[in-house]
Amino acid sequence: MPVRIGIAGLAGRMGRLLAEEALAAGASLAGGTRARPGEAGDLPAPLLPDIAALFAASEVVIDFTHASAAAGHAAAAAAAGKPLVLGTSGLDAAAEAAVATAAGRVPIVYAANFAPGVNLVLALAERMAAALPAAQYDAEILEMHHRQKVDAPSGTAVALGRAVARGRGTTLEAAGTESGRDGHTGARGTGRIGFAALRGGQVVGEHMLLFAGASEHIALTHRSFDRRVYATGAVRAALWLQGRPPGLYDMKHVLGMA
Ligand SMILES: NC(=O)C1=CN([C@@H]2O[C@H](COP(=O)(O)OP(=O)(O)OC[C@H]3O[C@@H](n4cnc5c(N)ncnc54)[C@H](OP(=O)(O)O)[C@@H]3O)[C@@H](O)[C@H]2O)C=CC1
Ligand SMILES: O=C(O)C1=N[C@H](C(=O)O)C[C@H](O)C1
Repeated sequence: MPVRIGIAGLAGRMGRLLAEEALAAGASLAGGTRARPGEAGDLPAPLLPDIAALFAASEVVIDFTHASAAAGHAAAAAAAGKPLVLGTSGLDAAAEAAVATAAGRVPIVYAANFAPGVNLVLALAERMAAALPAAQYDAEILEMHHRQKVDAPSGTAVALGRAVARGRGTTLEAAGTESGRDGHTGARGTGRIGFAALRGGQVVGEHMLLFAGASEHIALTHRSFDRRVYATGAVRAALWLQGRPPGLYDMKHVLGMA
C-alpha cells in the first residue's frame, strides 16, 4: 500500500511541490491544510479542517508552513502518534523545545534545509571551523532569498552558524552573533558569528559562509536553482521515517551522514 502523506501548507510554494514529489515517489496524498481553509483553490488533495484531522488521515505529515504553527503541529503529531517532517524555518527557542518534547513520543525529522548539498556544506562548515581559529578567522554568513520570505536570517543560515559554533566547541548563543549591521556598530567582536540577509526577486536560496582572515578568505557557497530539491528531500525523509523509533532526526540521518 502506498504511504499516505499529509501536507500542512498544501497551497504554499513548497506545499504544491511536495504534493507532486509525494506522488512521484509512489506515495498517496491523504490531504492538506492551509491557513485560509475556506479557499480550496486548485489543490491536488482535499483540504482538511485542521491539523488533528490531517494527522488522523495520514501515516506521516510534512509541514512547510509558518513558525507560529510549528509547536502546535508537533504537539498534534505526538497526540496522534504519527511521524512528522518539519521544514518550517524561523522557530524560536520555545517552539524548538516543543518539537524536542514531541520527538520523545514520535519520530520527527526537523531540518533547516532538505537539499543534499546544503547538508554536505553543514558538515564541511563544522570541520572548517574546527581548523580555523576564531581569533584569526571571522565567520560571516550571507544569505539571499525571494522577496516573499518572511523570516531572517534563514533557517539554513542559523544552521550554518550552529555548525560553525559546534566546530569551535561552543554554541551559537555562547559565541554571540552580529546581525544586519547598521550605523555606529563598533568594531566586530572576536569569535562572534555574523549574519546578513538579502531579499529580492525570486531567488530560491543562496548561502555563503565566509571565514575572513587577515591575509586570506575561505568561502563555502551553496545555490539552489529549483525549490523542488527541498520537496524531493522532504518526501524522502517522510518515507525514511516509516517504522522509526521516536526521536529528533535531521537530514543528515536521512542521508546516512550522521
Ligand atoms: N527546510 C527547507 O528545506 C525549506 C524550508 N522552507 C520553509 O517552509 C516554510 C514555507 O515556505 P513556503 O512554502 O515558501 O511559504 P508559503 O507562504 O508559500 O506557504 C505557506 C503555507 O503554509 C500555510 N500557513 C501559513 N501560516 C500558517 C499557520 N499559522 N498555520 C497553518 N498553515 C499556515 C499557508 O496557508 P495559505 O495558503 O492559506 O496562506 C500556505 O499554504 C517557510 O518557513 C520556509 O522558510 C522553505 C523551503 C525549503
Ligand atoms: O523560505 C525559503 O524559500 C527557504 N527557506 C529555508 C531556510 O530558511 O533556510 C530553506 C531554503 O533556503 C529556502
